[in-house]
Amino acid sequence: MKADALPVAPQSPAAAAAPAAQRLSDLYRWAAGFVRPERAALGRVLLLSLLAVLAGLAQPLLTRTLIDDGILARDAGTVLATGGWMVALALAALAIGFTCRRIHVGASARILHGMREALFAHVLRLPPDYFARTRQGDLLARLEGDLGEVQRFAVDALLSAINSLLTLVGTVLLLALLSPKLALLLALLMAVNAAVLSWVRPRIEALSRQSRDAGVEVSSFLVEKVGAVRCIQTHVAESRELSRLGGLHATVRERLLAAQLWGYLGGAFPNLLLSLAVIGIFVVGSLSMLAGDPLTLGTLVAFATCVQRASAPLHALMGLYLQWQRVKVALGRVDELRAVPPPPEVAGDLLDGALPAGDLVVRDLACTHAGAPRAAFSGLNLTIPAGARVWLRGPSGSGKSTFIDLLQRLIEPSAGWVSLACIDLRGIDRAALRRHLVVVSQEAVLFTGTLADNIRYGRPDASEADVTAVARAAGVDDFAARLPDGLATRVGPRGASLSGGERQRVALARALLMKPAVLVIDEGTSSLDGALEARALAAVDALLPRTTRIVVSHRALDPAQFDQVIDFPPGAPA
Ligand SMILES: Nc1ncnc2c1ncn2[C@@H]1O[C@H](COP(=O)(O)OP(=O)(O)OP(=O)(O)O)[C@@H](O)[C@H]1O
Repeated sequence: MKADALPVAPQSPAAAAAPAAQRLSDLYRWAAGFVRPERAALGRVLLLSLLAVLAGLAQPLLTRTLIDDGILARDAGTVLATGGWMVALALAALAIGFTCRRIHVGASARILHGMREALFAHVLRLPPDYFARTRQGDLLARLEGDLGEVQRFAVDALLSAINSLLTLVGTVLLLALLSPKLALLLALLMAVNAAVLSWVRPRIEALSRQSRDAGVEVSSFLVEKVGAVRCIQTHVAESRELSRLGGLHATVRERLLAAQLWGYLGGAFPNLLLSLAVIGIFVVGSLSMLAGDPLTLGTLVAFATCVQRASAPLHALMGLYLQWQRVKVALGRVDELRAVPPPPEVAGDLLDGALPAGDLVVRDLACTHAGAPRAAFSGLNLTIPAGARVWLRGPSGSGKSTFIDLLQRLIEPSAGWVSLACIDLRGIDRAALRRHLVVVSQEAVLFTGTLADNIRYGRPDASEADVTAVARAAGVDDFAARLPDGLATRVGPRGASLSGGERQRVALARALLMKPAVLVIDEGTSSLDGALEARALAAVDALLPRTTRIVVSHRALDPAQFDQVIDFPPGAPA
């Protein structure tokens, strides 16, 4: 019914229009809204991290005491006491780390889940046009990987940055205290390190972005093809699809390998420098000691320990820069999704309750799909009296489904208006409208669950008796009786265990349960045989005699069954 999927969505006009810096700061504010409620938990994590840093910093000092005042002074008491303190501190650090992790994981997951729920709520409001031009795999990647990346940076990385900074500042102070001369030597090596990394990093960033894009291509491919296995089999396209996947994988491997190798070099160089620094410290320190410097062996060992301890936070801080580059890509992708505008909200006159019965009037209606070169239709005028039985027919692509999407306000017209019982549809709350104007489409969408669950999808509170009545009217009981658990039988994902006609009958029963003021059957009984279809339509009349019924069908139905036959768009030959 819909146009084939167009190429991947470019950035939405709204997203493209706003200056990048402004959009980024909006996005921060949005993300901060989810972090704020977790302030107390994050504060506790920070405090515990500080304690862990202090416990860590005390270790080199205790090492110095152990060597200088214990081992070299041959004082067993000091050795035992210092060793005891070192063990106690290590245990304390373990307990602190455990508590910290417990608080952190909870807060971090709540933030991610909050962001994803908000984004999913946004996706649920988007018009069909958006889904017609967006690949499902791409959308999933934004909701999964990209959002995860943003959350990890917003929470985990920032906490690790604070932690690393505290450790680093503490260690540097300690190093300067232990030996200013050795600290200077270390600073020189660090400067070399920074220069090399600033050359390597941009290459790693570009490669990781390309590697992420290649990964998204693979997931988009899999989502599309896994949903179309049957079509692939019947077109004997297995080997073609496999070789396409092979091609995509080859690109992923190539980019991943390049990103990993450069990443390895970026990580290995600081390690090499660290080893050189430790060797340098011992060599320079020992030479100084031999030349009469009052440097003690304990101080030298403590200094080397400090340097080794400083390497982890230093790595973490450098990694943070790399992560920031990846996050910028992810932020952009999340932002593009957030910037897709949902249809404008109009405060409805009718928030709920029954819609009064009345005529459906269409005046000068026109609609152009987003990105489409021409209008699906224009200048549409119709009047369908309340309770009328109407057959809407017309050539393929003439805009019948577009018209029905407009009736449900899934999309908005570019000109004209539609009214129901003298109320402009734009004045009716969307949820209320969709409870009273129900559509059964050709493609019956079923979810994992029982047949009864699927029938109840629009009215979860419906009674057993109501469900049974609509199941009978729509002909569901015909096949449900043959199933082991009747209406309590579970259907597989998307109702795949049922035939097309069976799925359509479940969808019809679901619509009947809504007791709508207007029922549109858009090729919704096309998979039923003629006798079953006629029986189902007669049952609809019997069950909902006052409901306006619009049947959209290409079939040669009997016009005598209808009060009105509309050739769509009005004026075109029947
Ligand atoms: N999301 C979309 N984006 C752009 N163009 C679209 C979109 N959906 C439909 N169209 C175009 O709008 C026109 C009307 O399509 P529509 O699906 O409403 O026709 P239809 O009468 O229901 O066709 P059929 O009888 O084949 O189901 C077609 O030219 C179609 O290509």
